Amino acid sequence: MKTVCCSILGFGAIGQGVAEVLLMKKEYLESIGLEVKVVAVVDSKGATVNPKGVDLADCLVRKRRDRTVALENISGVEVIQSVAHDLVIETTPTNILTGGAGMQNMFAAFKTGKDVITSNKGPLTLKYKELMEAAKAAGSHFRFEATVGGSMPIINLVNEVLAGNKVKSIKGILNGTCNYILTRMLEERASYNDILAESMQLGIAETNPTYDVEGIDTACKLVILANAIFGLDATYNDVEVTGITKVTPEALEMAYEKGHVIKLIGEVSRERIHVAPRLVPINHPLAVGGTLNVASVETELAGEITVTGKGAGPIETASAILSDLIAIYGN
Ligand SMILES: NC(=O)C1=CN([C@@H]2O[C@H](COP(=O)(O)OP(=O)(O)OC[C@H]3O[C@@H](n4cnc5c(N)ncnc54)[C@H](O)[C@@H]3O)[C@@H](O)[C@H]2O)C=CC1
Ligand SMILES: N[C@@H](CC=O)C(=O)O
Ligand code: NA
Repeated sequence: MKTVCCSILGFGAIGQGVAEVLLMKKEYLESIGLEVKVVAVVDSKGATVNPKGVDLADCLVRKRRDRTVALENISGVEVIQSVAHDLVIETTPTNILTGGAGMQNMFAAFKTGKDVITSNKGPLTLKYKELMEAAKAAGSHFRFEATVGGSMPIINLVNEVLAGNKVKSIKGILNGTCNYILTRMLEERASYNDILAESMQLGIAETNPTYDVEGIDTACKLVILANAIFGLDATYNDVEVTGITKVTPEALEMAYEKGHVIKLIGEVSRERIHVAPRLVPINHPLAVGGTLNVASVETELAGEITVTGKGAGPIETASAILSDLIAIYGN
């Protein structure tokens, strides 16, 4: 049995989803020869640390009851530097101005030779190249399937399953919250503000939900695809960004009467990276609803390949993190 010691940095919707999935998948992981031992769980107020393994079920109970897991006043970087472990699971909030705690955590992890799996888009949007170089110099694994499309496979799908294909463009819906809002505004005439509040409760919206509705989150995901799949050196400033805040119920209804839905569509190619609300025919493969994401990948050898799946949500996103973990340590 191989033991993988890891920390979970950020214990909100996704960090808790990871804890739940590790508990749910304990026996399965053992059946493939992996014991995953979480030695630290960190949130904004501090951490629970135990080199012998923290009690994840207890962390979940305390987080929900006390709103924190903090038993000691120690930060993510301090945990990385002082607690022996192999893997950092980084799920702190996305911040596209500074990269936030995630930026420091990831560089500190590579500096100490640890592997990183993350759902955090900020650092990858701002310093993709530097992070890759730091991971390479440290000989560390760095995987981030959860950053784009949540559970929907896209980065690993293209780079691993479709290896050898040249990708011409990727186009689709990459934000579950906007898709949820647009779907429910049309189907139930629910109010924009109510659905946004519900999205926050469901754990699908960003910590700062303006990132969702202003198109910023989609733009970050396009930058990650541009870098990870197209090999560009793109940053946020390379994206033309329009969100959904000006889409009215009347516009949605008028479009529907003419056989269309309005969707927040992101598109990346070597020539252009952009996101904006667009009209999509009702029966088109990109016309998926609810929290679904969808991506049509135009490839050189295989033509168009379209994938869809839940783009947000704690357990769904943790599914992508689990697959990255197994990709690193399985076999
Ligand atoms: N919610 C979703 O469906 C998805 C979220 N993501 C990304 O995953 C990350 C986490 O998202 P959520 O869990 O939804 O956010 P959240 O707001 O629910 O949780 C963030 C957590 O990070 C903690 N935190 C804040 N500052 C910290 C610091 N300096 N050190 C340690 N912990 C700190 C908070 O206490 C909280 O526990 C974000 O980067 C987000 O963009 C990616 C895919 C899907
Ligand atoms: N807030 C994001 C979460 C996943 O990245 C979304 O709604 O898609
Ligand atoms: Na994904």
